Amino acid sequence: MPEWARVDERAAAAGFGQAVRTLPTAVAVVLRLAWRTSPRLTVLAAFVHLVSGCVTAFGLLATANVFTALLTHGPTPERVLHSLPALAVVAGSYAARALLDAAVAAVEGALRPRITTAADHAVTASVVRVGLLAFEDADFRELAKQGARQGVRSIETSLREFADLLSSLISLLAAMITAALLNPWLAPVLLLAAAANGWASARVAKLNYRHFLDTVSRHIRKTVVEEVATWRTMALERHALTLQEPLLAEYHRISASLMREEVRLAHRRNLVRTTGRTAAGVGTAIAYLVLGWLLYTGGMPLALAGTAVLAMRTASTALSTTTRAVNALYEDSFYIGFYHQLLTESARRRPAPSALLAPADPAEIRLDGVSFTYPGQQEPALRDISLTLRRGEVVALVGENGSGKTTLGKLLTGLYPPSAGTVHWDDVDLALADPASVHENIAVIAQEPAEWPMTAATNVTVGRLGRADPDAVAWREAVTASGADEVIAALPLKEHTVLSKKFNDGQDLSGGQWQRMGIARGIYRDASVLVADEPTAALDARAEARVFAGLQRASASGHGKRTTVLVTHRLANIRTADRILVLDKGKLVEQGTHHELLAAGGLYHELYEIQARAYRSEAA
Ligand SMILES: Nc1ncnc2c1ncn2[C@@H]1O[C@H](COP(=O)(O)OP(=O)(O)OP(=O)(O)O)[C@@H](O)[C@H]1O
Repeated sequence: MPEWARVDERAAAAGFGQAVRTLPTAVAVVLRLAWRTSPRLTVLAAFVHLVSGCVTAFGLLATANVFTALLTHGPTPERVLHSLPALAVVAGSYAARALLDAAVAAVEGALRPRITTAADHAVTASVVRVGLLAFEDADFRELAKQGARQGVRSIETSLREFADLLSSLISLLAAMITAALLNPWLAPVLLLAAAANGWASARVAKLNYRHFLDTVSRHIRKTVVEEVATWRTMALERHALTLQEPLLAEYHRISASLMREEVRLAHRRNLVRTTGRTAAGVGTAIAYLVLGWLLYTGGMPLALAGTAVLAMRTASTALSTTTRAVNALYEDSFYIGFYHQLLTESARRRPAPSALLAPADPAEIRLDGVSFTYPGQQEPALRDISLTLRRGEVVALVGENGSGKTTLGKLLTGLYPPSAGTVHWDDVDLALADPASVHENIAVIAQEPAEWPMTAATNVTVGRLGRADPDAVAWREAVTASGADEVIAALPLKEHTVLSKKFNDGQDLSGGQWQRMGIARGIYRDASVLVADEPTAALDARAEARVFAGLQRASASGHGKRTTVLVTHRLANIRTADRILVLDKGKLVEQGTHHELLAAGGLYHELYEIQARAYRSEAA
């Protein structure tokens, strides 16, 4: 069960008492965030809320004077005239309350966006800065999703809920004080009448959680079906497999079942509210009975009855807002907990900066007894690898699917830290070096390169932003060696074409064309260590030959310094590599030149023969 579902399970199971008990923690979190963002606005918000509550209490008490004036003996016009000063005070207090409400809205309007922006920024910055390995951990990815999206949203809603809670508590207090001043018996009676409404809102909140839990998996399924039924990426297979109608039928089926649940929920909510209202009616009747008894026995003058009724109504509204806010804050507190957990976890996973810098162009990359296991996996992806790569060498990594080639590429470039063993660039252990100093000097060409939604030109130059290239010599070299020049030449606005369908006049590329852009980016980066991971898998034969020649040439020139690692399954391309490393189930099982490995008659020989035989039989 995902973490968010566990939250709602807990929220649905918890009682109101539990929600009240966790309230101080939830409130403390909101206050701390507000205080850290702007102490001045926080104090101001609290002050305006307090004053507004006092004005409410004052207004309620002032109505007593109006009723007293109206209900004294004498002719009616005289009584009305007599009540005018008190009426003016009541009107004044209402006006003041309206102004204070506007002030509350203004202060909160200034504070809330500041807090949510600060929270959003903190969480985004924390996730952006974690090490690459964190993204391989499913738990962290889930936490990042919940903590970032739901966490920040919950901070925003909890601010509203907290403000509502504060106002309703102050109103409730004002009503209680007013009632207690009128007659000490009246205060508990007031609570009794309001409690039923409070119960109903708490109960409706729980019904909503339960409904959400019961339908969440159907909602997810509905979204997934909607995506596969409408997404462009699925369009080809959708049409080719004639899946449109079956998908639509499934979509209707889920929608109909969700609609039935909605109707059932609406009935249940209605039932609870009606029960709440009935109970509130009984409570109110009791309150009126008590009021009548107080008037009858002379415990309270008739003139104060109107104020008592007003206080009762104020208390009832305030209590139901309080209950709803307490419940909402309780649920929010879980997500805000994720938010904090995400900040802590991201900080833990952030590579520590170090004063030790890696050499910019290492003469030697050395792995000693390196093993690596992915987070959450039992089996290591690499086992006890020891090898040395030298500057200027072109080294090929070969092996069957899942043998560990990509993983090895990430370890020798310092993108992943080894689980055991060490990776040295010259005499610097990468585990102790400043990560930025290592990454500054690597270029990685991925098999499925990122499709940057930018212009074609930027898709190349983003490889090394700010690189000085006065006569575009580096640019030309990169696009020519990769074959990206042909892709760009065919674009409507050439290198100025935006490569994303999300923009007007944007253009998408084919898999092979994107791959050429990725290679150009890698070459343009001009780093001293280049890892190309199956860079030509989607390229046509002519482009592939050109790229491999280009990469090897760039390495040899490589301004004399580059170490190039090529991962490939097409063994014909790497016959001229300086050295070939053969991996098998995470182990380095062979290494040597093409001719040495063929002569050795091991795994490389076997793999090469399988491919060569296919061509020979074609030729025959
Ligand atoms: N993100 C990941 N999480 C867990 N295990 C992974 C992850 N990536 C790779 N592995 C596992 O690690 C092992 C090595 O994978 P790797 O991608 O390095 O192999 P490869 O030789 O590059 O494979 P291919 O030729 O298919 O690209 C495999 O068993 C794979 O299942």
